[in-house]
Amino acid sequence: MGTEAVGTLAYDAPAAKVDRRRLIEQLGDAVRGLVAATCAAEAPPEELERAIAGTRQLAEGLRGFARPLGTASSSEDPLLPHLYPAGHGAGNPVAPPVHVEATEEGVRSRITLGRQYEGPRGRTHGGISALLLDEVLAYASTSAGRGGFTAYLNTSYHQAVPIQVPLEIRARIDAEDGRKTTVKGFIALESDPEVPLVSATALFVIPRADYEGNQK
Ligand SMILES: CCCCC/C=C\C/C=C\C/C=C\C/C=C\CCCC(=O)SCCNC(=O)CCNC(=O)[C@H](O)C(C)(C)COP(=O)(O)OP(=O)(O)OC[C@H]1O[C@@H](n2cnc3c(N)ncnc32)[C@H](O)[C@@H]1OP(=O)(O)O
Repeated sequence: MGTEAVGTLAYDAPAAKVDRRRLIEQLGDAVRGLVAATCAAEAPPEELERAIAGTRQLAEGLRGFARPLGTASSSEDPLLPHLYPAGHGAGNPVAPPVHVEATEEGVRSRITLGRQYEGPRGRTHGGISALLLDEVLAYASTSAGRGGFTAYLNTSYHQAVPIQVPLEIRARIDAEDGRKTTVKGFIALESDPEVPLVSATALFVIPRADYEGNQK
């Protein structure tokens, strides 16, 4: 049996699944690195052509093993984070590498964004900031035993969020009302954690038991 930590939760998952998850995370990390390098590369044409051919070949190899859309990955475990969601999946190279920890007031995530998340030069794309906030605010709701789907996410952009600079994202529950949870949070520089660069308020709604999205 192998042990994998999820927040404060330590859980003995079957060793084969832990090993497989580790490989999936390593592949996600490797491809994330490729994506970041791709967005920064001022490479000569022959190097770009080599990268195109090699990448296409790798993609072709993996495509042969694709699971049908809507089916569970064999890496899934009810007590461990899914590896492929676009917001935080460690195995999803498009997902920013979000790791969340519990704090006294709520949750916190420390992250440094790579070149692939750049919008205006040197600044994080606003949609990526919104994705990070959606994710970390959702964790605050989930770790308080509430969860729910994002019904709205209101973001205010106060200052630029820099690329390749350590950031801190914090979130806390603001209000609970039946199936509704209001969560507040913000992105700041790790070196200046009290000054919000982007702040957000989100409403998470736990769907009714007969919600059609639950039938899938
Ligand atoms: C501690 C260890 C834990 C270990 C955990 C392990 C792993 C952790 C895994 C995951 C971590 C967690 C988080 C990260 C994951 C994901 C984050 C991203 C989340 C998303 O990315 S999620 C996708 C985008 N999201 C949608 O895809 C939603 C589409 N939508 C709907 O699915 C429905 O729309 C729904 C369900 C929202 C509501 O549907 P419904 O049928 O329940 O609605 P209903 O009318 O009954 O409203 C009920 C009450 O909400 C109020 N209300 C509703 N909507 C409102 C709005 N927009 N503004 C203001 N108020 C609103 C009403 O006014 C009423 O309020 P009242 O009761 O007071 O009248």
